[in-house]
Amino acid sequence: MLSRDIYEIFTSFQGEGSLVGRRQIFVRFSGCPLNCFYCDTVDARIKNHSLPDTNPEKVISEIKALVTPDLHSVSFTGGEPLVSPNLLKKLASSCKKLDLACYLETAGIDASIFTEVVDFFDYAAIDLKLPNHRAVLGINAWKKLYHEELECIRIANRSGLHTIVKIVIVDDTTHHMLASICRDIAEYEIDLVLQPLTGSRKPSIELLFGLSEVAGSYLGKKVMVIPQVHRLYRDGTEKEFR
Ligand SMILES: Nc1nc2[nH]cc(C(=O)O)c2c(=O)[nH]1
Ligand code: SF4
Ligand SMILES: [Mg+2]
Repeated sequence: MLSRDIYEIFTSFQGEGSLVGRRQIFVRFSGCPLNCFYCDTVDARIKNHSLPDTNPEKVISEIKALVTPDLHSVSFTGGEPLVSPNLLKKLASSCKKLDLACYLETAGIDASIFTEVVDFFDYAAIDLKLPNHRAVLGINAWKKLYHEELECIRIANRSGLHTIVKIVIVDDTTHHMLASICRDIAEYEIDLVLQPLTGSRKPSIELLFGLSEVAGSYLGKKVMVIPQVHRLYRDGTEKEFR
């Protein structure tokens, strides 16, 4: 079977969220239906840019070749892995058989697909998109996406996954918006990571203090503020293991 669902496979350290610094093998899927203005994987959003031949057996042998003694888990990332449910299931189940822990990085676009794959995973890092991310057009589309994301968080929790919820914080993120989301997720056992954007739309430290306190009033010590750190690992050099 010829599959064009994978953009790249490489080894690095987890660069986001509460498991930052853990050594991982990254399997980056291509394709994503969203359009966040800050997207840092624009090339992977387009299916045509995938690796030419990534049948599951070949992907698994590449994963095996990248296993190191410090390995924490295999991260299935994107793009959006949930747009390729069959390949995702096949790869994650093969990793489980090899005793490799599986970590899913997703925007939680589809809760029924998430349900199909959840049992193969140990960790789920679920992005909650805010209206100011412009992931989708219009408030109704955002509400629909938000509903799916919340369902994914609920299912991950119920299934016993270590669940990380990430929210990208921009310079115009409001206390009110964050509070209404934190109210909805307060009941779950999660790490809530507020991820400040870097660059021209970077939030001020004062805004971060305020937002962290708002989130803390619902989630207490589950709240952390961690920027993306994976850019710092490479110092501008290309990936060695494409
Ligand atoms: N979450 C996350 N962690 C990462 N660590 C290294 C990355 C990379 O693209 O090099 C990466 C990435 O793209 N995403
Ligand atoms: S969900 Fe991720 S891959 Fe998709 S547009 Fe947003 S940042 Fe980019
Ligand atoms: Mg990413």
